Amino acid sequence: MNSILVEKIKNPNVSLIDLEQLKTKTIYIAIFGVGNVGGRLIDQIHASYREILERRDLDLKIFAIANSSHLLLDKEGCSENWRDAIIAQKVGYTLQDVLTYAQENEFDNLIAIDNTADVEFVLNYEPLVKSGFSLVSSNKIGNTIGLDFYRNLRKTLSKHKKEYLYETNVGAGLPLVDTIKLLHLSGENITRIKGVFSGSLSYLFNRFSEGNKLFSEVLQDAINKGYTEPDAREDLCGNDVGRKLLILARELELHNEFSDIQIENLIPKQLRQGTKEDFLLQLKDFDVPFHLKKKNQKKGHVLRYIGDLRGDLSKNDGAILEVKLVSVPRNSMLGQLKGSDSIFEIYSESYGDNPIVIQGAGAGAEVTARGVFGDVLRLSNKLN
Ligand SMILES: NC(=O)C1=CN([C@@H]2O[C@H](COP(=O)(O)OP(=O)(O)OC[C@H]3O[C@@H](n4cnc5c(N)ncnc54)[C@H](O)[C@@H]3O)[C@@H](O)[C@H]2O)C=CC1
Ligand SMILES: N[C@@H](CC=O)C(=O)O
Repeated sequence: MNSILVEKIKNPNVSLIDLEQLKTKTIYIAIFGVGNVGGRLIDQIHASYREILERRDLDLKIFAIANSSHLLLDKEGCSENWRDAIIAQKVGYTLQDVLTYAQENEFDNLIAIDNTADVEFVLNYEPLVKSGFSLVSSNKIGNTIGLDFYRNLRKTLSKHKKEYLYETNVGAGLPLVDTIKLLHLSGENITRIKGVFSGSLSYLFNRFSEGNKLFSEVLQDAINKGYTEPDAREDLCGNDVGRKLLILARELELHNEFSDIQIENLIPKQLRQGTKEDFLLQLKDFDVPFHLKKKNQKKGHVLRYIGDLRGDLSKNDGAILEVKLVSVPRNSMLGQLKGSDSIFEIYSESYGDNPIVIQGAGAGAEVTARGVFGDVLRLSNKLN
């Protein structure tokens, strides 16, 4: 028998309409950062809203949308014209405006999503959790600043019975973090994780290795496609791959800090300082050094930028974390990559010399937003 009818029999005085509403769980969502990923996420939630409401009884209300300067609030859920609505708001807001709005409207089932790349924004995580929010983040900073922050946040989450999901931190929409977490929790001894961790640098080296395009042309293309970080130097200097390595290391309960990672920086020295805008005007400086790197390889080899986590991973401080450019045979596992695919080879005791391999699009707004959406749904299912 239909669950609404069962309820009606139990509570004959309650109307069917009220019962239908009782069955529906409303999730109140605040989204911070509405660039490539955040913007696409809002569009995806709007596109699936009806279906999720009807098939899952989940009412996903985006009550707050914020970029670095504007905040849009709507207790009924921001509508599809949010892009116009947000720029019509006055400039300047604080996190407290969002917290107060949620409190005054007595929202529960709260989720805050960090789709910024902001170092400062992660300082809002603790106050958000203390105010009743669970967290979803595509931003990797919260998991890669000091171990103290990492541990304290988890203590606060546990104390307030909240969760923090960040599947898109490594491999965008690919199921990487969850897989590593589950393998580790279930006692599988992971011995090495190696691969092409960056979607943008995968695209860059796959295209550059095969065609006759200049490095700067392919780089510009990767930036235009939204594969890179807001400042592409974060990818090119190796920080982004380094962060992904560290996130995986910490999932394995290793006690590493960012400073432990050996990173090969790909940016010519003269381009490392200065503004992002200046940098974008000087991309041609990459062309000669990378032409030489390409030319000086063995025949049939291609360039790949890899992350490698290895060592004695059974010891908290036994890991070697390395990010570097390598030249590999075109027909090898790493050499065969196409498009913006990332590849992760996970070696473990039970799987021996044949690693578990996870491969697929490792960057891009569409797949990343889909991964964030997945985290939101996972959390929604757990909320009351
Ligand atoms: N683009 C991709 O393929 C992937 C991106 N990510 C992560 O997703 C995040 C977002 O990336 P994109 O959307 O490409 O960047 P983006 O630059 O297009 O968007 C960032 C947005 O954050 C906003 N913002 C900056 N500081 C803010 C603050 N303090 N409060 C509120 N909003 C603020 C900016 O106004 C902008 O709207 C980054 O952390 C990135 O590492 C993760 C996986 C893949
Ligand atoms: N810039 C990143 C985006 C996803 O994290 C990458 O290139 O992989």
